Amino acid sequence: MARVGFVGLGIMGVGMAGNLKKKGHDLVVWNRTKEKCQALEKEGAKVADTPADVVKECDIVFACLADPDIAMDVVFRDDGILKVCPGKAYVDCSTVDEECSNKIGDAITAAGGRFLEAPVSGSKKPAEDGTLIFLTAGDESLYKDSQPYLEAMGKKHRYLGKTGGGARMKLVVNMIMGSMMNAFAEGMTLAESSDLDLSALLEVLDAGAMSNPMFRLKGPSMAKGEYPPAFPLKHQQKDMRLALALGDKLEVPMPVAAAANESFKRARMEGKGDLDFSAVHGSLRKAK
Ligand SMILES: NC(=O)C1=CN([C@@H]2O[C@H](COP(=O)(O)OP(=O)(O)OC[C@H]3O[C@@H](n4cnc5c(N)ncnc54)[C@H](OP(=O)(O)O)[C@@H]3O)[C@@H](O)[C@H]2O)C=CC1
Ligand SMILES: O=CCCC(=O)O
Repeated sequence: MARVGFVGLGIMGVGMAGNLKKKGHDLVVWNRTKEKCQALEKEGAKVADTPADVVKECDIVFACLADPDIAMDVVFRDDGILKVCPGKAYVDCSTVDEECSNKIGDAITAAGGRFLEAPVSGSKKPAEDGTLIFLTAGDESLYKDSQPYLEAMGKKHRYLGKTGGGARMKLVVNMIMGSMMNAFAEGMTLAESSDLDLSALLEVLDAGAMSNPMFRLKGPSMAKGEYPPAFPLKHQQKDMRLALALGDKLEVPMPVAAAANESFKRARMEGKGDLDFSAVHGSLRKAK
């Protein structure tokens, strides 16, 4: 089986790369913080010193990095992905804007490589369980060649046309999710302040038209004021910012998303950026 690379072993990357290994793929990994490579190294993965070293050893490399600046740095730095690109394939699963994705895709293609953007829906648990949803766009031949790997890490994959389609789809989805989370957090705060039982609220919501996995999953810990990080709030705020920039560019009014972004910004200022994005609820409770 061909060697596969993975750069960026954060909350998502470690689970995704772990599933490639579990499915029998020969794996080479790189992460800025080396300690995060240890668990996979014990499972038999090779740890590379630089992103370029991963590309040297693998025909296809996946990435899951924090934000657009970092996604670009890992490609364009002196020992980055671009260094050794001809004939290689790069699949970026980071959530970024289409400008970032296009810069990366154009540079890799110009250097003789192939590029696919593949941001994901689903969080820490789906990354661990191999049940992510991939929103891919870019080189269609690479989409086809990536399928065994996408299937090792996910339950569904969609091809959305030329580079940018995956990034835009991901930002729209996360903009909706961030707005929903704020409405949910405000509802929980109002219920608590008006002497309602939160478990009763969750039960009523779950029985009706607004029932959804996110409320079901996050509600019970939010009710206890606990926000263990699955999707860090700093990344959700980044996604709101990028979605709002897309709305600005296209002159789409987004007053609900703009208000939700302000709540996430406030929560970040309060030091909640590394908690789960449901910690926006903690800001409201504090403010009440
Ligand atoms: N968590 C989630 O539920 C989901 C997250 N996403 C998206 O996936 C991406 C990764 O998310 P997640 O795993 O949660 O994030 P984490 O913050 O856990 O991981 C971020 C990754 O980026 C790396 N990184 C950060 N700064 C640098 C830098 N300066 N140079 C090199 N590498 C760097 C980190 O390395 P280091 O370990 O050294 O810090 C780590 O590997 C983000 O774009 C996020 O929006 C998408 C779907 C769900
Ligand atoms: O980008 C993060 C998405 C989290 C999720 O889809 O549950």
